[in-house]
Amino acid sequence: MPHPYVLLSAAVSLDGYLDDTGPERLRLSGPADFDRVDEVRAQSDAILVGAGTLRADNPRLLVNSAERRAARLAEGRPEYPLKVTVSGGGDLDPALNFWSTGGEKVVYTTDKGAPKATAALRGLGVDVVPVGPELDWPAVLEHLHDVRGIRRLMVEGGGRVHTQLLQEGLADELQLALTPLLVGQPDAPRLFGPGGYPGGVRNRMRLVETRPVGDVVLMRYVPTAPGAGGLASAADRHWLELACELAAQCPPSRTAFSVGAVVVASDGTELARGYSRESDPVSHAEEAALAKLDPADPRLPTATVYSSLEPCARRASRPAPCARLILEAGVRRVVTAWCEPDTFVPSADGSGLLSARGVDVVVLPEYGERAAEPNRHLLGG
Ligand SMILES: NC(=O)C1=CN([C@@H]2O[C@H](COP(=O)(O)OP(=O)(O)OC[C@H]3O[C@@H](n4cnc5c(N)ncnc54)[C@H](OP(=O)(O)O)[C@@H]3O)[C@@H](O)[C@H]2O)C=CC1
Ligand SMILES: Nc1c(N[C@@H]2O[C@H](COP(=O)(O)O)[C@@H](O)[C@H]2O)[nH]c(=O)[nH]c1=O
Repeated sequence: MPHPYVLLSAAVSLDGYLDDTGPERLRLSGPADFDRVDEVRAQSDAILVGAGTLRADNPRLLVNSAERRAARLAEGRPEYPLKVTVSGGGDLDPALNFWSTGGEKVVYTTDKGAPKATAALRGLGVDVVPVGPELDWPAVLEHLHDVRGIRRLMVEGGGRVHTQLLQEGLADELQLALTPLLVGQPDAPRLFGPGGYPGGVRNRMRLVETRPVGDVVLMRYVPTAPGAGGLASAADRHWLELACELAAQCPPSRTAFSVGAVVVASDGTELARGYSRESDPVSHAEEAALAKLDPADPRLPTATVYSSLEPCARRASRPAPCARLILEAGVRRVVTAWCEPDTFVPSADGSGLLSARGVDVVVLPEYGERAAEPNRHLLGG
């Protein structure tokens, strides 16, 4: 199911803390960085914080700049982003600033927390949404996307919320403001807590920007570790997007599809990429990518192949279709955007062929349009 784009935002001390142990909220960002955060809020459809942050900071979470609010209104958007919080227990203080400022608010909670939250917030116009016996993050994101129409979600903490979204592979981007101070208190809240993170300790995220903002450094990272099994992660979407970009770069053809493919190790390392007709006039994207790898590469059995079009099941121009090449390479996971239309091969079903041999095939239909785009001339009507 489609999710909003999830951006985790935090200011962090040089020793990895979000706050100190004192009663007042620690302002790590300087004025220039708070203004940058205001800009990111203004670009977002919704802002989410955990109930722990509501209790600790009593935040308003507004777009503070009148110009930015006016620009939102001029674009036909609400003046303020939707404010969202999550609470397991539903124990929420109705006197907090969060409820009395800004625009619409929603609380995601558990079945058990819902009656408590509803009673506490009665008359405040807050939508209380139970998502099951536990706080199920994919259900929260699906509800925000499908019911609230949220496409861009800014998450402003705290540490527990950031940790879970990253560990569950649901964060599309991290925006960290590294601030030149040291907290030095072992009991202070940390940015990311212990536990397993996608791709393990060898996973390196991709740095997409660094920028000085006053005396802090903004670092923007995107996750790279593929999801596991049949579940899609945010990084899966990024890699599939790259496959779609490669498809758009193929030499044009009237007799074959334009497809892009990327092979990615479980720790998020890109192993190879390819595109249709890259090496010769009939080569396929997955074939071109896999040909760049040593068949004995020990990373292949835990790798994921991203292909804008599902791997082919039959072909006339080569003895082995791409689905077979993938099986022979030992790859056990494929992520694709678009199922092969009947243009050249009726009922191809490369995904079915792979699934029947135990490969996890994840289809992300929200990228289908992009994958089909360079092939419009082949699709008729
Ligand atoms: N420097 C910065 O940029 C920022 C700093 N902070 C700091 O972070 C600290 C707060 O962080 P933290 O204490 O981790 O709190 P969080 O804001 O992450 O909220 C945690 C709360 O959210 C609810 N929750 C989250 N996940 C689940 C789940 N899976 N199941 C059930 N409930 C869940 C629970 O609410 P409930 O208890 O109601 O059940 C839980 O107590 C503060 O000190 C704050 O100042 C916060 C944001 C940004
Ligand atoms: N302390 C801290 C942040 N804290 C975040 O800002 C929220 C408060 O925003 P507001 O209601 O506008 O005052 C707070 O709840 C938390 O999510 N953010 C940052 O960029 N830098 C910082 O140093």
